[in-house]
Amino acid sequence: MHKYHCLNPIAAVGLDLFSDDYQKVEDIKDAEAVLVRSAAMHDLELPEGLAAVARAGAGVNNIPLDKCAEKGIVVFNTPGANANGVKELVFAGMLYASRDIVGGIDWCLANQNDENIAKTAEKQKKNFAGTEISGKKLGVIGLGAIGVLVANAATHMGMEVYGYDPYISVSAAWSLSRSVKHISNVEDIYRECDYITIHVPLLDSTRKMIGADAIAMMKPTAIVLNFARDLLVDEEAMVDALAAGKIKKYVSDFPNTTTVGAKGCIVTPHLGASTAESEDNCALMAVREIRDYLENGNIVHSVNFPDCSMGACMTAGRIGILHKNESGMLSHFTTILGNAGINIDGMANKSRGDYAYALIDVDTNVPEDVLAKLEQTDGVLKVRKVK
Ligand SMILES: NC(=O)C1=CN([C@@H]2O[C@H](COP(=O)(O)OP(=O)(O)OC[C@H]3O[C@@H](n4cnc5c(N)ncnc54)[C@H](O)[C@@H]3O)[C@@H](O)[C@H]2O)C=CC1
Ligand SMILES: O=C(O)C(=O)COP(=O)(O)O
Repeated sequence: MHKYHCLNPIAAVGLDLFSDDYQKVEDIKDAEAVLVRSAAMHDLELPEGLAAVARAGAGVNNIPLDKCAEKGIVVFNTPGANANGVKELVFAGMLYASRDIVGGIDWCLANQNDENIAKTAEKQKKNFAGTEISGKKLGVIGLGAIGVLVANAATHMGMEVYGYDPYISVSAAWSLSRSVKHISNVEDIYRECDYITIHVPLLDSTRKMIGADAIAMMKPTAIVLNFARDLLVDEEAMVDALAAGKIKKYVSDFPNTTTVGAKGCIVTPHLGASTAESEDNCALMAVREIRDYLENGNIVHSVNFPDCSMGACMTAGRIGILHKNESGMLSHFTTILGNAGINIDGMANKSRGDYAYALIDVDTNVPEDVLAKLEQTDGVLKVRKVK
């Protein structure tokens, strides 16, 4: 019986994919797999039996990836599964920032008891007027699952779209509209765009990527949208620039004490992926990833180990070895198995940065003492007997 724990509520359509061989447990200590959305895992004690964490979503800054890797815990995310949900909210943000829609709604509510509200509104509406997005320049920083959808949709809204992503994947590049202008210096976006939207992961290299210098380059009419993570932007500098009228609006999906209530800030409560469709897509993908790993040893969409897949096991046994990406590891494994008289029928070994994974199909059951020898090999993080 495989046991899983949910650190956040996960859509039922996904959990329903678990077969009768799976049991949901209330205590993470008992879990072999964890499903999570935005719950912070950095300070959590990770149980010895934990084999996999699946983030039902994109951002993994809430998960200690290296600590997990060192303990042989494979972390997955669900690339693209909530991208459309975020894209749609980005357009809502652009439109909310273009006219004072929030101020207009507030005005209506404040005047709800005015019998003449219809007439008064006609006089007041000029206070909430703004501009259109059609014909404006949009800069998209980060052209992954979300950035590509935003950029492509913006071209259909009549926007002139600038795209910046020095690490763009081949598949994202194929998906990107030909109308999107390729920008190789992000400063061109800061200087020229009317709307700037950021869609990069939060990493050490991207923290405060939009800093005071970048903000100083922007037009006084610029609208910045942040549906990625608040720490990507120097929000103190942003709030100062807004107060001084140096830029027009900052739209963020990440409420905090710096931005909520500050002049020019429109903040939503992390709603980007909060749609039925995104939640279902993420849950389905996360559960499939966990099942494929626990049942077949396959790694697909991991963020701390390499992807490595050999389909379903058709031989007598299969083992998965999570190990450091160091020289000589494979010869240790083959020697240990060979000395035990175990023939290798098939094998895949993939690496990613400091970590690697070997998936080995064998023609006989692998006994406990052989598994122990593999586990004791220097550089081995975890050995899993899949079959
Ligand atoms: N508001 C919300 O509810 C949601 C927020 N997010 C956030 O959005 C981020 C992006 O999500 P996806 O598009 O699905 O991820 P993704 O991994 O598909 O795309 C990220 C893109 O950023 C690019 N990138 C990395 N460093 C860069 C840099 N320095 N400059 C320019 N580009 C850079 C990568 O090459 C990649 O193409 C997530 O990491 C997460 O933090 C994601 C989903 C929901
Ligand atoms: O997928 C992401 O990166 C998100 O930010 C969505 O977070 P959530 O699953 O809504 O807590």
